[in-house]
Amino acid sequence: MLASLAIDNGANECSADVIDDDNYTPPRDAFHTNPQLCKDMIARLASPFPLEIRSSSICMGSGLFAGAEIDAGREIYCVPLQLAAIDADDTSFCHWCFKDQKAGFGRPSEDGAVKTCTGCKTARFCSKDCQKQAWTYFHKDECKVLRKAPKMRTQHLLAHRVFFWLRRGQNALGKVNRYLETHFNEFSKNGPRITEIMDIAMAIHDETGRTTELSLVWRTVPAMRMNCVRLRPPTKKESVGYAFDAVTATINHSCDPNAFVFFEGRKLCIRSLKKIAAGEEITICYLDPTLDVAARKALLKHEYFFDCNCNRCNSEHKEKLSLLRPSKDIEPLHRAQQEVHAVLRSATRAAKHPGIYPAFDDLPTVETKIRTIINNVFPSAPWPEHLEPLPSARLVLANLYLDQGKAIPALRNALKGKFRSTRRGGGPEWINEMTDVMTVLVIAGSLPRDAVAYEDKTFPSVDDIKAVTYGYLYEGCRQAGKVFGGEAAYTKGLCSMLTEMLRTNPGVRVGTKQFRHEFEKAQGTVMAWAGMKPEDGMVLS
Ligand SMILES: C[S@@+](CC[C@H](N)C(=O)[O-])C[C@H]1O[C@@H](n2cnc3c(N)ncnc32)[C@H](O)[C@@H]1O
Repeated sequence: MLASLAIDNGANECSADVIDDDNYTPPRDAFHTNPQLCKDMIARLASPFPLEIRSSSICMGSGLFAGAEIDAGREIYCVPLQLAAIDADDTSFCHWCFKDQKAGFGRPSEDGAVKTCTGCKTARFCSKDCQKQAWTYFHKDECKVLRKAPKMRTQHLLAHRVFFWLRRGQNALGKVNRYLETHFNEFSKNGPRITEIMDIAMAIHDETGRTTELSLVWRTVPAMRMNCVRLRPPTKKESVGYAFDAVTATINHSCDPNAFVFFEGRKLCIRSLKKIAAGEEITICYLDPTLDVAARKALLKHEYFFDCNCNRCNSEHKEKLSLLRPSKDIEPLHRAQQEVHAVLRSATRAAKHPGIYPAFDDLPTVETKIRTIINNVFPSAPWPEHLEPLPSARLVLANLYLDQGKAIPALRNALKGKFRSTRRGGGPEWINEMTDVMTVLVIAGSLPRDAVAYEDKTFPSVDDIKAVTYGYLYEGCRQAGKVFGGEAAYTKGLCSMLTEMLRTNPGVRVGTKQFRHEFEKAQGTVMAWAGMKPEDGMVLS
């Protein structure tokens, strides 16, 4: 088993190969300066498409290119998740099999809850078997590390793992380490940040018995920060950990990417989001693409040391300026966006971790607070409905209301959050947000006839809510099949929900002209109740 866990990129190489090479401090050589290494890396992928690592068309270093046209919705490659870890603050994923133990929409619960390691009280496993496997391959070493620093950044934990494995004679990074971007010089310009890197490097050096050159550890810590990808399950917009894979580390960022990364069990998959032309560079989004342009730019600069100049950033920035006219001052808008996020963070933390974080305002007060913050930015007109963070705030509020069993404000917020954003079209985030809306719809549709909601004569009928739920689920299944692939557990989960709903309601014929007509009518009623126009809703494909 250890052999299959060992990273393929020169897994059995002698560690001395790495240590003897003293070229571990910046500047590095980019990958494409070593064409043979690039060919070897690509050859291990078994991708159905010809791929190439070349000089990037976006930035100074290397990038990954399609050698032939790739249609939208195709698997570009899948690799075993070897160097990967779940974040300390995630509570539902097993740290060995990477399966989600919590049930959700289209996602049945796995057997049993995750149990926390009694040693470090951080790592979690869904079974004794998973715990044993993890203990053998990494947790025996990492348990001690996590006991001292349970909140350690996941990428730093992975840097520890690289050197624990190296001590055992396994070179997890193979020949690629010296070619990885580190931004060491940029870190060096910032006292606290370089001190953090050095402290981690010193700790790794000590923990691993000082068996490796310290300079190698120094460069590997920021290399893990720059080159690990976010581990995103199909079910969530947020990532739950980080993973390193050598080829994936060559993919550059775009806020409007043509590909995306997700994981399923111990597999990392890259799929196309749109048609990629032969010779075009493959891009992924390094962060949550639903973030506002200012938040994306700030995060990319802070975490990856570059100024994003993509078309999407430029057009969204221009749009903001035009909304603010005649004022040219964008700062109050950015401040308001940050304040709204801060309010939502406090409300969410207080709701999810009662007793740990201080109690926060009730939800109508939170809504009022948000409205007050944003009204100050556009005093003579309402804050544009599609402008972040309003749509995202509404989706967060919908989930918080739902947790309190308040389906009516949850439904209003969910519909406005989902359909007033500019994030139209199918994509992984579109599907996740749609499942949030469907969760609320299912609960609203099962309210008893004497529920308070029905005192409101404009509240949609159960039949309308059901027709809209079927339509959204039908579209969600189609989009999930395109985006994640028909074989993904999430797609299968959504489709079996639809099948089950249709089995219990045999009169419904989704996909027919008649159903389309019923859906449009019902959606119009639901939209009108929520204070939206019929054209705000979804069009069945
Ligand atoms: C994971 S590496 C990607 C591969 C890298 N270009 C290389 O040569 O190894 C991430 C780094 O690539 C660069 N990068 C990625 N996307 C970029 C973009 N859209 N604009 C500018 N630089 C980018 C940044 O230096 C970033 O820290």
